[in-house]
Order: sequence, then structure tokens, then C-alpha cells
Amino acid sequence: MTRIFLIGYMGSGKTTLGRKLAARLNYPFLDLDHLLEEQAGMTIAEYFASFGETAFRVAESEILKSTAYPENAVISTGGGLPCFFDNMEWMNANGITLYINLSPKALISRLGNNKDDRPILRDKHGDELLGFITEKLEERNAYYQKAHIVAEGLSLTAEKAEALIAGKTAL
Ligand SMILES: Nc1ncnc2c1ncn2[C@@H]1O[C@H](COP(=O)(O)OP(=O)(O)OP(=O)(O)O)[C@@H](O)[C@H]1O
Ligand SMILES: O=C(O)C1=C[C@@H](O)[C@@H](O)[C@H](O)C1
Ligand SMILES: [Mg+2]
Repeated sequence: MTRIFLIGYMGSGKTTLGRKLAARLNYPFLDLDHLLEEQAGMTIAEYFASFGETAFRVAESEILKSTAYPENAVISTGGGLPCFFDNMEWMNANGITLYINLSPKALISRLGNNKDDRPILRDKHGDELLGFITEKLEERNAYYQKAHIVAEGLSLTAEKAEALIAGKTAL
């Protein structure tokens, strides 16, 4: 049984890498943000607007722990999920965790003009955005760095991720 949890800040490429890695390993792909949207019947931005962040954190933790995962799976997680409750410990106990590590500037470049569906970043621009991500990343690194694998995000490919994971387990 191999369940691979991809973690990292918004824009680090969890969904993009997750799809490619799942295709490469021939494993099903799950994205916990998408599962939450399906179950709630609304987008994450709408969820934040209707119920607030505190309710969102409870809901995403419940989805993490109650999903019936296939035996083998690649699972992309919400950017903040590892940093609330015991979610990081739960993922480490129930699978292999891989942190996609990128600098704030690289994250901003990847987010580009697509940050409108990320409610936490939506209203921030320029230096304010850079300062916010830098500060949050410092806080969140305390959790992200608990991952089984910390991967350098800029050069990370599905092939490299597969090799890193194979080094930790017999796939
Ligand atoms: N290896 C890469 N090289 C360059 N751009 C990338 C790479 N991986 C992802 N991107 C781009 O970065 C952006 C963010 O990627 P993605 O949506 O996969 O991130 P995410 O970690 O799932 O974000 P979120 O936490 O908000 O769901 C997308 O525009 C994607 O096309
Ligand atoms: O980093 C975060 O706090 C978030 C990341 C996204 O994946 C979503 O889970 C949501 O927009 C919150
Ligand atoms: Mg994503």
C-alpha cells in the first residue's frame, strides 16, 4: 500500500505534479481541495466567503481523515492542511509525505495571475504579497519540514519524485 501525500504552499505545483506522478505510477489521483469542493457543492472561495476559514480548516481535516483512499494513490493536499490540528502527523502515519519546497518569489511567479481562486492571496499584490508569503512560509515550514521527503521544487519532475519516493519505500 502506497499513499503519497504531496504538500506545499499555494502555487507550489501539488495538483500539477500529482496528476503527472499518478499517471506515471498508474495510481489513482485525488486532490483534497477538489474533494472538498465536490462534497460542499461550492468552490473553496465560496466556502471561505460563506463559512470562514475556521470552518474550512475543520472541513478539510475531516475530509483528509474520512476519505476512503484506494490502496495506492497520489493525493494532493490543500496548501494549509499540514499546518492545522494533527493533520501532518496523520499523513506521516498513513502514507509518504513529500514537500514541494519553493521560495516565495518562485511561488509568486507560478501563481501568476491565477491567484483569484485562492481566497487568502486574492487581495494581495506586489510587495505586500511577497511579505505575506514570506512570513506565512516561515510559520508553515515548521510543519512542512516534518515531511518524509523535502524536495527542491524548481527542478522537481514526476520522474524525480518517483525516485525520491522509491528511496523511502518499496513501490
Ligand atoms: N514544474 C512547474 N514548472 C512551472 N510551472 C508550474 C510547475 N508546476 C506547476 N506549475 C504552474 O504553477 C501554478 C500552480 O500549480 P498548481 O495549481 O499545481 O499548484 P498547487 O500547489 O496545487 O496550488 P494550490 O495549493 O493553490 O491548489 C499553475 O499555473 C501551474 O501551471
Ligand atoms: O494555503 C492555504 O491556506 C490554502 C491553499 C489551497 O490549496 C486551499 O486549500 C485554500 O485556498 C487554502
Ligand atoms: Mg492544488
